[in-house]
Amino acid sequence: MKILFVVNPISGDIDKEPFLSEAKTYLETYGIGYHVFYTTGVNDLENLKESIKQYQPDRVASVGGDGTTLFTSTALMGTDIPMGIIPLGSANGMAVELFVDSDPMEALKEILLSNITAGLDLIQVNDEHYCLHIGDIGVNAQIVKGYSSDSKRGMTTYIKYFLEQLRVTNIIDYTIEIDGDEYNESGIMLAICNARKFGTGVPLNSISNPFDGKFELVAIPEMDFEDLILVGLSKFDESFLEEADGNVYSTNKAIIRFEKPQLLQLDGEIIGDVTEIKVEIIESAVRYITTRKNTLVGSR
Ligand SMILES: Nc1ncnc2c1ncn2[C@@H]1O[C@H](COP(=O)(O)OP(=O)(O)OP(=O)(O)O)[C@@H](O)[C@H]1O
Repeated sequence: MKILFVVNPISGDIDKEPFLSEAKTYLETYGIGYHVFYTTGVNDLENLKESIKQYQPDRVASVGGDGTTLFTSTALMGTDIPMGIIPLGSANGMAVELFVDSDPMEALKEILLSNITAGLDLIQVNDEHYCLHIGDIGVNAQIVKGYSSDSKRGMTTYIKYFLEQLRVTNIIDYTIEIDGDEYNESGIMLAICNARKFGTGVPLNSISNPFDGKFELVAIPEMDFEDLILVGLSKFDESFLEEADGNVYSTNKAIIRFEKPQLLQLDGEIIGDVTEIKVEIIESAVRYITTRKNTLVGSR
């Protein structure tokens, strides 16, 4: 067996070397081959595809957060090589959704031991962008934009941009086209979900499943100041959005048209302003290594 680690050295501001050192000792004990690919931020996709071709791993471990998992997934699309996640990012939203062990060495053991794989869906936007976990338009995308352009990290910086948004909250008007039917929506945010919760634990809906060949559009209506404080500070439970009374659309393809250009973010990456987006699911885009602990698999 040969395993390829795809390591993002900057994700989560976490030093990956202690984990990699322990992992190497472990793999050597069992005579398992390994190779480490480090992302640099430049030409990573091309270089990783080449490494995969050269090294021909039996399994791939994505070491980082959601951004790293999405990156590894796009490099593996079109191959049959299974991938698992070692959660070493800041919030690890997708790993939490997929019941990955939070201890990196335990997560590695699961990747090595498990014989269970499932087809993980990816969301494709406008034929060129990918999203594994959650994307959105509106208030959260604006917060992500402010936060990611600031040199400072952490909750204080997040709150700064959150409070800024409270003052300027815009109402977005848009239509959603699904199977030729059009739905008019208006609100503070539209979320595109392959999973139920943001990495912070904030739930957006209760039905998204990244193994079901569908995605959900969650139209978040206008909320009052108190609701927004709760949303921003992630301090509410699953019942909150049901009370907020937003519409949830489940589909494999949709076109969304906005009255005015709106900022789009996908898995924490700012894509830019859009007036129309085509959203499609790529069913079973990646072969994902999982365990029986993952109740999302086999539940459809
Ligand atoms: N070594 C590096 N130096 C600088 N930028 C990098 C490096 N490796 C990857 N990147 C860039 O980092 C981004 C991915 O980081 P991102 O924050 O999305 O990762 P993540 O795994 O989700 O971590 P986090 O949980 O901290 O957000 C990509 O834009 C990528 O090009």
